[in-house]
Amino acid sequence: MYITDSIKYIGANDKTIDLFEGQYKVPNGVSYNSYLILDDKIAIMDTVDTRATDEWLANLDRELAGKTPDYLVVSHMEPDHAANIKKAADKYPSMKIVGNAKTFPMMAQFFDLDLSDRKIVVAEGETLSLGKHTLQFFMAPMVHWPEVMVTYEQTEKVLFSADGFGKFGSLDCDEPWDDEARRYFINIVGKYGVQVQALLKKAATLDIAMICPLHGPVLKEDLGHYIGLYDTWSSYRPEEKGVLVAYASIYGNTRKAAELLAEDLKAAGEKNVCVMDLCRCDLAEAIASAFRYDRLALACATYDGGMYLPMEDYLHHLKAKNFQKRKVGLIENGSWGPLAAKKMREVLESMKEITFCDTVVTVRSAVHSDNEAALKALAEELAE
Ligand SMILES: Cc1cc2nc3c(=O)[nH]c(=O)nc-3n(C[C@H](O)[C@H](O)[C@H](O)COP(=O)(O)O)c2cc1C
Repeated sequence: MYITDSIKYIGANDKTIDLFEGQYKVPNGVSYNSYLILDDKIAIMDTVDTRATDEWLANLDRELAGKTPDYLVVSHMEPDHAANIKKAADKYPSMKIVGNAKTFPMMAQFFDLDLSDRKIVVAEGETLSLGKHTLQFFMAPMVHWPEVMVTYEQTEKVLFSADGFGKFGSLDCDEPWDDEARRYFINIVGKYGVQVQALLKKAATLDIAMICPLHGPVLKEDLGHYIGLYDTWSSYRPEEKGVLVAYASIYGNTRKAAELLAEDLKAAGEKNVCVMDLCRCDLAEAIASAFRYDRLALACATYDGGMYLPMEDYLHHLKAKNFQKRKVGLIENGSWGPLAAKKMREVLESMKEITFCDTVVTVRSAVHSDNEAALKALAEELAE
């Protein structure tokens, strides 16, 4: 992948990984990006996961063409990027390791590595000259690890954005950026909106021509689109008007109610209606979709005096990701003591700025005509 004449891509695609971070399905794999800046001094920008060590070392050798790197810049210590620090440090004993005050204590937890005379500890705004290129460092604590920093290269105006602006999917898969970047951001960084907002404020002071993230494609054009999405996601504003109808159903009756609501919403003029089965869909996708739209309808069977567990799990995840600022409609089902709406509401009320539709639909076992009328009323309340 060509980046610029002096910035080389030395990362790798991983198409055989089953779950990223041990939990996210990545049907099109993932890339571990790493870069090499060639100048009077040579800097490696992060390493890669152990799953890609051999390919990374081969790429590094090829681009170095016999030269020795002077610096390894560590954006953060997460193993999918930091796993090969020791290997690289051992291979190039003269190479200095660049991190911040929080990087090195964590590095010592991961590796037995004596860096006493090889550490360069950088702080907010400090620079490191490579020759024609100058690296400037900006701290991004808790986006999404405490020691995260991003690096701005002043001459070519390139932002090495760490995990920011990352996306699932290997680099050779042809898929739109927004969906898989949203699923990545909301699930992995979503909790840290305040910290991302702080980083965006710093980025706004820089003249950025290109963004080099640690996963997914290098962004060279239309940067306003990507930065705009990050601003939306990190401030918990909905990305678009629409209703996500998410249901958890044991035998299908709650599903029927959810599907009727979706039809009613469309009949009421709602153009953007997305229906998801929480027992079967990708949970990370369902979480990202709740953030995407401005309204959410939840339909759930009652189970052992509470919510059917896939819904409880879903709401637990939404809360963990700081879900907020949405309008919500509720449908419950139960055969002897329906309680799911009350339980869903209890969890949702612990989130910020959630408003509820007045209509709550209670199905008793199967959908009847009175439910149909209530579903229409709920659709009228939700539709815009
Ligand atoms: C293991 C189990 C536990 C249940 N617990 C309750 C309950 O506590 N209260 C209740 O009203 N219904 C309970 N139900 C009944 C279901 O909520 C009810 O049959 C509902 O209609 C199922 O909707 P579904 O067709 O969408 O799965 C339970 C069902 C199962 C299978």
